[in-house]
Amino acid sequence: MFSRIQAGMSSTKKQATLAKFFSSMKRGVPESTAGTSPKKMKTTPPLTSTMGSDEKIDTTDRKTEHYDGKMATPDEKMEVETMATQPAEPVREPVIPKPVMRLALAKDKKEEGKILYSDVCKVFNEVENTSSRLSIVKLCSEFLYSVLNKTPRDLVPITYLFINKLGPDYEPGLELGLGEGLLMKTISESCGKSLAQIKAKYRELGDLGRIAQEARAVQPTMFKPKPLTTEEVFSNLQVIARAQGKDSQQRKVQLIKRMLTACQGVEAKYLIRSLESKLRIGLAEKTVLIALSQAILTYEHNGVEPSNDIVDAAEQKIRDAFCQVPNYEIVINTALEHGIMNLDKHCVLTPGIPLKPMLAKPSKSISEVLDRFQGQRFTCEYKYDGERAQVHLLPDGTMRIYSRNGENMTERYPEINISDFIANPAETHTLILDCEAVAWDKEQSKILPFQVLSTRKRKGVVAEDVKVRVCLFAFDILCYNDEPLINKSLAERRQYLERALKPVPGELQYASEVTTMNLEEMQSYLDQSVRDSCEGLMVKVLDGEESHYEPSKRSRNWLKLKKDYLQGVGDSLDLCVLGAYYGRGKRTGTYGGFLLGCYNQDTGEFETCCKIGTGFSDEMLQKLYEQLSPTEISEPKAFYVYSESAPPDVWFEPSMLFEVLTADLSLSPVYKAGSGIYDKGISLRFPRFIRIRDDKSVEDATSSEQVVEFYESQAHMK
Ligand SMILES: Nc1ncnc2c1ncn2[C@@H]1O[C@H](COP(=O)(O)OP(=O)(O)OP(=O)(O)O)[C@@H](O)[C@H]1O
Ligand SMILES: [Mg+2]
Ligand SMILES: [Mg+2]
Repeated sequence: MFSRIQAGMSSTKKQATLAKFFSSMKRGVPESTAGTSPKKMKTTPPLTSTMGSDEKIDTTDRKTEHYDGKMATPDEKMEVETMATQPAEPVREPVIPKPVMRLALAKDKKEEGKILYSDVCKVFNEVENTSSRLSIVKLCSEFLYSVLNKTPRDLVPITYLFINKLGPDYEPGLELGLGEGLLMKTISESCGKSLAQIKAKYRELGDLGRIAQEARAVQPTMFKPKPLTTEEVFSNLQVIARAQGKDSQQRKVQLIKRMLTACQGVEAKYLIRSLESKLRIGLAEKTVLIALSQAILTYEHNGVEPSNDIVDAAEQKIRDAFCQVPNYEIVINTALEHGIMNLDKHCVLTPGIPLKPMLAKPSKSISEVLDRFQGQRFTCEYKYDGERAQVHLLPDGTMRIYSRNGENMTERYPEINISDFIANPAETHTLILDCEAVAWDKEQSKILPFQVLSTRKRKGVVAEDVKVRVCLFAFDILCYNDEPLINKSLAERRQYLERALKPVPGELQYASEVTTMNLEEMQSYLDQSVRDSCEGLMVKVLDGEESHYEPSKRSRNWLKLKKDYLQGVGDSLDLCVLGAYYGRGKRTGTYGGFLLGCYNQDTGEFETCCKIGTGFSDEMLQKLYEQLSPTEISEPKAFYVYSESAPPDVWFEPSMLFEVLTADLSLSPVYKAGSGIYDKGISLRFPRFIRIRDDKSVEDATSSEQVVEFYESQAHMK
């Protein structure tokens, strides 16, 4: 799907009359056009210190070595621009600057230069009413470009508002997701409607945002409120997310009310939706990243849209940087300081910042693996069935363990101390390891199944109370003494790993592996892995560029070979629970079945793909009822794509993923997965529940693109 966007983009851009000029820029961008030459910049206060709140983001451990929070002020930008327009090259075609989108800047003298929240909401509204992905990218990039021209420091908070987050995923306590009960109460109190009226309206509309907007529209006001600035809204949202303690509810309500009374037009709608943690305007994070790269690039090129090649390269640079340093503040500020094309030199792996882990592609048989890796040396590692653990040793000697989606899990494993496994502590200051944490039976010295691991508490674990021991199986090293190793071969990384660590049986071991190209040997190693309580094998290229570590990528250079596949069952899928059906008979009193959906990464929507009722124990159904019933909502979310013909009895907020296995995928008129590609949707036949996936967030659900891939590879087999 992604490639479709790119293809479309190229054809439009090809018409750009200034293409010739840009291609000359590509060869040699004059120093002065970079727009953000570090020499020209004074230090402006970091993002959060200017926010009108006492809550600040602690940026200290999130900065890269090279990041110092510098950004050009509008004046400085002008200065650079003036320089840039002086002829730097003897002959070139005239530069026609792109018009900057008009922004209503706050009028108050003190507020000068600040971007109003209403401007951001205007863009949200346009995006919501636009279906073409290309037009959405354009809308967003033009807006972000205007922001850069007016108030560059607002780019970070605005980017976060666009993706409906308040900071990096690894930063705890920045989730919003306020309950609808609290929001209904707040809307009712601040907009002069009774709670009953709001509830009735909610049953009708299913969208608290619209309700707030409509209620505000008819509310008489004595005087025109002072307009909200973006900065103010963003920092208030952070305060709300972080509020804790006994009167925190009250403080949240107060702040929301204060903002609501200042809302005009569509502002209330988006404010409420942001508080609910879902903007539902069909703007996926991937789209925002593309728009961001285009905006920064155009800014660097003084307002002229650069050529396709440059746009594509910049997009790649920003994506790569973000995979290594998933923090918009650092990536954006580094791009502004050093230029987007230099991101790779300045945005590098940093202990303390979890990079996005490399993922594997499923493979159906040993012979398929052999075909794929023909002529290359590869290794077969045990595929342990536990939880991914990215282990960081920080310069101050402390450690962090991050989950598959970058969540800080250090608290979950208090008994693990990475220093115990360092071969040479005097020489080793920092490192990043890729491991699988597996439940371990200390008495019998053997691996325990995943189900045992999942009984461990997630938070507030005390080392002395730990009953389920964990062994770390290290299979990769990504950074050693601040040196990124991801662009070294796996064979070389293994040498680093062996030099850095001193394994202790049952606590930290290297992943078992064998290097062979012999089919029988692979088969017997696979059988052995299963006997040793593993899921199968991970087969990885050992040498050359193909063996580099590719953050976040589902790569063909890592193939997973699970025992399930060999029995004719495909890889499991991780699907979001969107709704449920009441249980009957034995299942009365709990849900008896669930409606599941995959995630469309382009549209940000969940598309239904099956109903599931198999594989649940009675205890599990009880547990699911307890966990899911508080998330019931009276209407499906606007970002659920489903068929009216088989609605569930109840709908849920998206909060949980089920890992499921299926015998078969087929086209269906009732389900919607991948319906953007096929006329009909794809659905899972005879799905079976395996487990709850709590190490993935709902946006990490199996993507529609993957479902299409699964369907097509299966059709290919038949
Ligand atoms: N030797 C190994 N090398 C790499 N990963 C391993 C290894 N052993 C176990 N793993 C685990 O296997 C996972 C990949 O396979 P798995 O099918 O379990 O993926 P997943 O977590 O379900 O994610 P997805 O299905 O989205 O790829 C890795 O994320 C890692 O947690
Ligand atoms: Mg796994
Ligand atoms: Mg999986």
